[in-house]
Order: sequence, then C-alpha cells, then structure tokens
Amino acid sequence: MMNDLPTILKLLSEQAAASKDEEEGLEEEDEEEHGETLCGACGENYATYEFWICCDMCEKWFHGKCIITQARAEHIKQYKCPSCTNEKLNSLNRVIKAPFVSTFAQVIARCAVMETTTRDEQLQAPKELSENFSNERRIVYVLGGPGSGKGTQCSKIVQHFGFCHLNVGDLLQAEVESGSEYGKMIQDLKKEGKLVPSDVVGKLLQQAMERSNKKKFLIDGFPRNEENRVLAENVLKIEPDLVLFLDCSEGEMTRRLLNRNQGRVDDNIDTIKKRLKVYAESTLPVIDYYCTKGKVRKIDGEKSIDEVFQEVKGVLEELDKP
Ligand SMILES: Nc1ncnc2c1ncn2[C@@H]1O[C@H](COP(=O)(O)OP(=O)(O)O)[C@@H](O)[C@H]1O
Ligand SMILES: O=c1ccn([C@@H]2O[C@H](COP(=O)(O)OP(=O)(O)O)[C@@H](O)[C@H]2O)c(=O)[nH]1
Repeated sequence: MMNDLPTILKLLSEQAAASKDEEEGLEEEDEEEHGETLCGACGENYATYEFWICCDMCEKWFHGKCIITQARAEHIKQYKCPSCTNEKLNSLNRVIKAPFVSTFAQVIARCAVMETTTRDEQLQAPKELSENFSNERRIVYVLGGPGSGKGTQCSKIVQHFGFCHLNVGDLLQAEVESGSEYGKMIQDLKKEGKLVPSDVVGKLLQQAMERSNKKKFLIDGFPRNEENRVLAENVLKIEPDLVLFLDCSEGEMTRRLLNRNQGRVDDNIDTIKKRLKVYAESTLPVIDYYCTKGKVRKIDGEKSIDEVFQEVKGVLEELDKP
C-alpha cells in the first residue's frame, strides 16, 4: 500500500484555487492523520508530498527513499518490509536447511576454507551476522555485464590480495547440482536469463559468508537488481567499501560468452540477449546508485586480461591504504 501522492494536475489546480489558508488547513489535516507516523527505517516524520509505502505484513510505514523506488513499488502487488523479509528468510532457512547443508560443502570447498569448518559447524543453523564480524569486514562488489570478465579478474584478485571470492552464479549452480528442491527452479531461470528470487540468493550468500570465517569478501555478480541491493543493505547488512565496475560493450561480451566453452546452459545467443537486457534494465541502475555514493571504480573491461588487472590492482591497493 502506498500513500496517495497528489498528481501534478491536482497540485497545480490546488495551488490556483485554494487560498493559502485552506492549503495550510489541508496539510494540517494530513499532518493530524499521519503526524505520529515515523518511517520504520530512518525514524523520521511523515511528509505529505513524499512517497510513503506501507508493509502489507506488519503495516509499518516507510519513506520510499529509504526502502524502494516508487517505480518499482508500482509494479509489486504486496510490499514486504526488510524485517518481514528477514522473517521470511529465517523460515526459508528452516525449510531448506538440509539441502543447503550439502550445497555448502561444495561452496566451502570453492572458498578453500574447508579446513577451518568442521562437519558439526556446517550442520549448525546459520547464526545472525555478529556485530563484530560486520564491523571488521571489507566488502568489494564486482559488477559488470555477463562476460565482462568478473570471474577472470576475481581469480587474479584472490591470488594477489587473498579475498574470499563468492560468485553468486556459482553458489546457485552448486544448489542446482545438489539436487535440492530449488535446483530445478534455479536452472529454469538461468536458462531463461532471468534472475533468481532475492531471498534465495540472499540466503545462499549469507550462509557462505557466515561459514567462510573470512573478513575480506569479493562478491561477484551481486547485487543484480534494486531488490537484491535493498535486501543486502537492510537484511544481510552488507555495505560495499568499493564497487569494481567492469565496463564492456555488448558486442565484446557476446563474443566472449559464445567462446567461453564451459558447457553452460545460458551461454547461447538467445539467452545471452536476455541476460544483456536484464543487465541493462536491472543491474545498471544498481551501479548508478553506488555511483551516487561515490563507491564505483569504473574499469575499462574491453582491454586484455592483464591490462584490466593492472587497473584493478591499482584500485584495490588504494583500498588497503590506511
Ligand atoms: N579482458 C579479456 N579479454 C578477453 N577475454 C576475456 C577477458 N576477460 C575475460 N575473458 C574471457 O571471456 C569469457 C568470460 O569471462 P568471465 O570472467 O567468465 O566473465 P563473467 O564472470 O563476467 O561472466 C571467459 O572465457 C574469459 O576467459
Ligand atoms: O545475483 C545473482 C547472480 C546470478 N543469478 C543467476 O545466475 C545466472 C548466471 O550468473 P553468473 O554470475 O554465473 O554469470 P554472468 O551472467 O555474470 O556471466 C544469471 O543469469 C541469473 O540467472 C541470479 O539470479 N542472481
């Protein structure tokens, strides 16, 4: 549910017709009705001419700007706030704990941290990310289109800087290979070049981070849309220190994917076109959002692998400086 924002026409006619006093009266009425309402995210007051949204589960109100864009809100039937989403994540966790346990044996092997995690620890339900853990973390998001070279550069970064590399595409693939109840859905979405629901991706990422025992994370290919970003910030409490953006043309990305030769179900021309569309429509706005926060380091991904890495190295060395 959203608050009734005045249309531009209504605003203009109100301004022309109503006296200043009447307008003040109307605002007071609105203030009286919502005066006590505070945003569930930032705790600030209701403002008449701002976009507000109400959680359909807990019925708390939020400033749109704190939670979700108005354009996106208009496309969803029911809005669920971050803490209600978190509850959903926890119940999801209870339901799919067993399949995830087997998946994470594979994930942990990928992160090369198997030796630090006993089988008993793997079987424990994931804990909330502790305060301490979240305070000391270093997080770098690696974003760019499909085939822009994210995975290639991440391998080099891991060798050079020793981050824990979490590739969300790999986490999803491990889930497919584990034969879990979510495997088929994930595989079907991947074939279609569509995004997997944020709560599933969020859960996989949260568990991988919890179990890695590492503090420096390279998160590759996530967040891919606004919903992922909001979930990362408000539910997983992940805030990147830096966003490495590998900028590459569609033509070059397509050529690379068609030559990748890894037997992937999504590296064919039809699916590539769909993935590029999802990237342009959903991921670029996320990159823009981090640009406004001054976190993006744009790298020319079109150059050779080593040239790209020279640029990436310079950026990450800057991050390590006190
Ligand atoms: N700078 C580059 N120049 C040429 N080929 C590249 C470059 N970076 C990556 N590749 C190749 O392009 C393909 C896609 O790279 P990859 O790292 O898997 O992309 P992403 O993880 O962004 O989908 C791989 O076959 C990789 O070897
Ligand atoms: O945060 C993510 C990351 C990946 N995917 C899915 O996994 C596929 C492959 O992603 P990956 O990062 O492996 O490859 P890329 O498209 O970057 O080459 C995507 O098309 C999506 O279907 C997703 O839904 N959410």
